[in-house]
Parts: sequence; structure tokens; C-alpha cells
Amino acid sequence: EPQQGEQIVLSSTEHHAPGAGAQGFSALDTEKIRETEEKYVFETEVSKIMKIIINSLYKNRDIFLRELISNASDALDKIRFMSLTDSASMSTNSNLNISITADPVARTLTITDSGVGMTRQQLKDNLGTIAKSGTSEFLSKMEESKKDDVSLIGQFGVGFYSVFLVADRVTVASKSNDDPAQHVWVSDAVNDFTIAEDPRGNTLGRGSQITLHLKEDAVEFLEPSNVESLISKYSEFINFPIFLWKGHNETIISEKSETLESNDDVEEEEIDSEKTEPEELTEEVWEWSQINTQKPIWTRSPKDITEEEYVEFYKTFTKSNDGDPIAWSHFKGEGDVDFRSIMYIPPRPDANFYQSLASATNNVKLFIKRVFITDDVAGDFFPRWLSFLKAIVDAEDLPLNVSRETLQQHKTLKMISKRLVKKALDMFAQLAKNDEKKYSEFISHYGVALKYGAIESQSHRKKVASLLRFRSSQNAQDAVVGLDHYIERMKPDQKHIFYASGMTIEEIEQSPFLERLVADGYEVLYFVDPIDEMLMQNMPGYDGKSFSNIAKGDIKIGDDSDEAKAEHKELEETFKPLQNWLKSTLSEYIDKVTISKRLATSPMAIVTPEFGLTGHMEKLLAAQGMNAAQKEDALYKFMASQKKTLEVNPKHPIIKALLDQVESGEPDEDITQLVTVLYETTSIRSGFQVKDLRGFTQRIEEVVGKGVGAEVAKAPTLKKEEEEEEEEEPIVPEDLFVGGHDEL
Ligand SMILES: Nc1ncnc2c1ncn2[C@@H]1O[C@H](COP(=O)(O)OP(=O)(O)OP(=O)(O)O)[C@@H](O)[C@H]1O
Repeated sequence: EPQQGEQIVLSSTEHHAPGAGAQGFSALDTEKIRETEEKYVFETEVSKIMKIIINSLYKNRDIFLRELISNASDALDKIRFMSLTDSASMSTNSNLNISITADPVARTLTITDSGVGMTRQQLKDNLGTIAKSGTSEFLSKMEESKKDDVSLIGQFGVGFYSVFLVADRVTVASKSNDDPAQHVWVSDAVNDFTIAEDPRGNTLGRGSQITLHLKEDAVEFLEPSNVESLISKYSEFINFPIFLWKGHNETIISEKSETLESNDDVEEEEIDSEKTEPEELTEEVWEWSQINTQKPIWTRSPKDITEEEYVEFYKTFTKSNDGDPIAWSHFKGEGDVDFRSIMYIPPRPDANFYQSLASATNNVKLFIKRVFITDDVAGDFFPRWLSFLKAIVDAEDLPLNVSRETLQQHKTLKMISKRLVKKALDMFAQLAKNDEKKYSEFISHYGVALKYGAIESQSHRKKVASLLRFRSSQNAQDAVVGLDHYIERMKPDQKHIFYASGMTIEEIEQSPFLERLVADGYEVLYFVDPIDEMLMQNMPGYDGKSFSNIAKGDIKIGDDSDEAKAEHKELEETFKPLQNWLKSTLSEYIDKVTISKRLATSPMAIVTPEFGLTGHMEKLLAAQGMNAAQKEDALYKFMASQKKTLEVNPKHPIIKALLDQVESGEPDEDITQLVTVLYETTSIRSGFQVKDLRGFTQRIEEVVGKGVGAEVAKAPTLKKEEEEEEEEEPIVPEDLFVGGHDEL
């Protein structure tokens, strides 16, 4: 009977598979387990996962090995970390490795590690009774994708259960330093499992041994060459030796051949292969052979590492399977701090990245002198807007016995963090310079994160701002216009960076404010991310140029010669009577009527004063769902109370005709009603929401009624504020709020 101790014999010529396997338990052992075992029921969601797993198609089922090796490696990392502060903890088994062996007779595959192991309680909690946070997430993902692709399982922290893709019974023997006895966990999947004290005693010293009783159709995993290629495929970057028990053929020169060799006279015959053949013997030699032999990738020189290796490493360390990273940066920090790092831009942000920007994510794996320390320092490494990056950091200057708590305060860590941020920005800039296509992919996923960066980061604002990309009147389809590029092609007389904001590109493109500017050849940036307004409040300018919202205030464009000024003044004079009449008719909504310089084809537009809320901002605030306190906020009240300016286009036939009407006496009620409708449609086109939707509809119906010669009830005239008094309670009616905008 092979004994467990053999797992650390690294070379052996025995022909049987060492390690427990099914042979590890004699009939008597099995009997004893049955007598003493305690039965537990799997947590409901764990059961559901197992049902999915055992019923899933066989696509990708070989990932079970990756999951087991990854768990083993995590367990080894844990004990190595513990031994930094408690060297005695290693004495229960001083070899840190993973070994894998198959037993074709018993049809078992066994994976053994000398990691931390599990106590009885941990076996119960970790392998079945306590659902992990990722459990339900994984379930809904499986339901949603309906693809039967279980390969994502590792990302959700439930990788262990993938063993049931290939096994119908699984045994886990485990020994922890914190439990005097070794225990055995056994399950046939789905409903329940048992735990008993291991009748064989403490065979492991420390660690875990997982034995898979393979399904009839999974015997391919008994073949060492198959297992070997899986290890190479999935676990090349595991930082502990992985040994596989495997055989190979060795040719042994027989006695007879030696006699031949010693005979000088038969030299010629020796060359003749036919004659030497019977003297050679082939023997099958079985031994432990180490499959992963590379040193950690980040310690190697970048020029010796292929793109494929970087990509594979990314997939291994992030446990992800959703595509290749967009870019990476592998570098060595030298000088005040010595460290090595590889940083990756993932193919897309984690599903909840934008929702949880405030909470740190485990995106940095910290090693100290090649020893894995923690993946829980994220917030200390990257500012939250950069926390979409995934990185490995291996520091030379930190003391190995540093505790996780004091680690966060460590000066070295802060210095490394500064370097990483700089390097990350360099990586983005490089990508922008060298690969337009990839950069626009990057922007499409992380553009919003960069905008947060430009808002939050004082020290890097300029650099981050230079990395932003926007859509514009010249490239409406893709966000490709950078601020430097914009400034380069500004018109000579242009002093500001113009922008227009809206919910969609279509909305912006229909904006009356755009007409003249675009017709005159000015480029206007299109802001469609809700965060853009916030960005503008935090970043008033770039490279000496200020931003100017084309829907706001007095816009400075075009001809400012004396001649043009005189001409404008004349227009103001001519249209004075109309301006006055409009101002008094629409006095509840506007407090100024001006002659427009920015309109080309529309008759009028509503402009927000410098400190007021644009239509777009009003919509954003409504969508965000302001609470009563926010509505009482002095700044909000101030902004919301700013009355708008109505700009009229003196070249438009409607405006000209209206002027004639006003000049030939006070316009009648019909005209007032029509102007009201015009004002309302203008406010829609200017990005505002119609406040009195019912009145508006009735007024339109009245107009149409007259047009087609039908009798329609008289519509109310534009509601005045006094009439709305009783509605004043909620300043913005609650039902206007449509869901939350996480980005704000
Ligand atoms: N070989 C092992 N040694 C010690 N503990 C283990 C071992 N395998 C699993 N565990 C424990 O069981 C838990 C559940 O494992 P499982 O693979 O389902 O999730 P996970 O390892 O936390 O996440 P992931 O699958 O993403 O690696 C682990 O967190 C760990 O505590």
C-alpha cells in the first residue's frame, strides 16, 4: 500500500501511483467513516449550483483542475504568509508544493497540497454550508447566459464545486494546524455531505488532499499526459511546484549489448541496428516530475516574455476568462523603492465597477520578495478611479513580517503607489499614441473613470484631461477628439472650448444653439455622459482655454468689429417692441429677451444664465432623484431660481411677422396662445422638460383645431406661478424622478 509520505519523494521508480486515492481508505476505514460521520445539508444556493454543474454540457469541464490548483496555491500562500510571523507553523510540513496523481484501477484523481488545510469547522463552512457572496451572482449569470458555460465559476468564489463536472463522488481529507485531528469530507453532490475524523490518522501533516472519483466518461483525466497539458494550459504561473506522477519509457542497455561493446572485433556489426536491437530494453519508469518550471513572470525580463505569456498570466491571476487585456505595462521601480510590477487594463470593467467606485476592490496582488502577502490593499495602491486596473506588485523593501494592518501605513507602499499611478497614466498615453483602435476601445470602457480622475486628482488633472476623448460636431459617432487636438484646430478668433450637453447625441444635434456655431465652422464638443457636467464644474479650463457651454450666458463668437456691433445695436432697436411684448407675456419664465447671435434657422431659443441650470442639468438632477434636503440646498435653490433668457432670431420670418403684429397694436389672444406654444416647443428643443404638459397638449389641439376648421374647446393660457401655488410643496414633483444615476 503506498503511504501518504511518498508525496514528498520527488523521484521514485515504483510503478504504482503513490498518494491515497481510493486505495487510501481500506474497507475498514470506509466502515469507520460510516460509523462516525456527521451529515450536513448543502446551503440551498450551493445545491442549486451543483445541480447546474452536474447537468451542464461538457464544454470546458477541464477547468475543475485549474480551480483545484488555484485553491491549493491559495492555501499554500496562506501558510507561507503565516510562517512569516510564526515560523513554527511550517514545521508540520515544510515542503510547499502541489502533487497530482491518478489511479486507473480505482478511477481516481488526487490533488494534494501542503497548504494551511482546514479544520473540521472550516470543512463544513467552506465546502457547503456558508454561501459565498458570489454564489447567487454566479447563479444569475448562468441563468442569464443560458450557455452552459461554467468556466466563469472561479470568478465567483465557488470554484471548488466544479469538481462535480467530472466526479460523482469527492473526498477531501484535510489537516490544519488549528485542529488536532485530520478530517474527511465526502459528498456525492447536490444535497448533502458528511464529515468524519480520518480513520487513518494524520497522514498529511498539514494540507489538503482532494480525491475525485471520476465519472465513467471522464477517464481521460487518468491519463498523465492529458493532466500535464491541462496543468501547462492553466497553471503555468502558479508559484509553487506542481508535481505530477507520470511514467515514461526509458531504454536500458542490456548485458548482452555491453559484451558486444567490449568486443573490438565486432565494431561494424555494432552499427548495424538490427543486431543491436535485441540488446536494448524498454522499461516504463514512473516518477514525480515538476510541470511548472518557470520563475514568476514578473521577475523575468520583459524582452523574454511573449504577448501570449502576458495574456495567459493575466487570465491566471485574475481568474478571468472574458477576453484579452487591452494593454499592460511591466516595469521595475528602482531608486527610493525597489519593486517590480505588471499592470493590466482588463478587457472591460468589472460588472459593478462604476457602482462601487467608492469601495476598494481586490485588484492588486502584493508580494514581498516573491512571497504573496495580500490582495486586500487596493485602496492604498490606486485611487478609486484607477481601481479598474489589475496589478501584481512585488516589493523588495518591505519587511516580510509586516502585518496587514501596519502595511497600509507603510511609507514604501505610498511611494510605490505614486509610481504606479504615474506608470498607469504613461501606459494610457502610450496606448493613445501607438494604437488608435485599442485606445478608443479603452475610452469606451474607461472614459468615465478617467473623467472621475480629472475631477478628483489635483496633481494629475492636466495629464488625465489630456487623455480624455469626446465626441464633437466633427466626430459625432466616436469619442476621439482630445482636448489638445481640439485646441490645435480652433479658429483664430476663438477664445473658448465650446461644448453642448444633452442626454443623447441626437438631442444635442437638434439643439438650436449649435446652428450658427457649426455653420460658422466652430467645433463643439458633445457631452453625453452625466458626469460631464460635474467635470466642467471642477475643470474650468484646459491649457489656458476656458470651457463655454453654448446653451449658457452670452456667447462670444464671430465678428466683434465696430461695424458688426453697430449693426447688432440697430437690430436691438428695431426689435425693441417685440422684445418688450415677449418679456411681459412670458414674464413667469424669462426675464430677458435678446437678439440672438447664435441662431441660424430656429426662430428662438432659451438660454440659461451663467449660474443657472441648463435643461440638461435639470434632467440629470431629476433622474438622480434629489431628496428634500438637497432641494433645500441654497446653491440649488439659487441655480434653479435663475430665470432664463429668450433669444430670438431676427432673420426668422416668424419673428419678423411677430414684430409687425406687435407694431400694429397689442396682439390678440390667439396670437398670444400661438406664441405660448412656440415658447413651449422652443423650450423642448432647448433641452428643457415641458412643465405644464396638459396645457401644452390642449394648446396644440386648439391650434390644430383651428387649422382644420374643427370646434375645439378653448385651451388655458400659459399657467402663471400664482395659480400653481398649491403645487409648490415639492419644488420638483417626485414623479419626475426616474431612477438613479449611479455615475453621479
Ligand atoms: N486546498 C484547499 N486548502 C485549504 N482550503 C481550501 C482548499 N480548497 C478550498 N478551500 C477553502 O474552501 C473555500 C471555497 O473554495 P472555492 O474554490 O469554492 O472558492 P474560493 O477558493 O474562495 O474562490 P475561487 O474559486 O475564486 O478560488 C476557499 O475559500 C477555502 O477557504
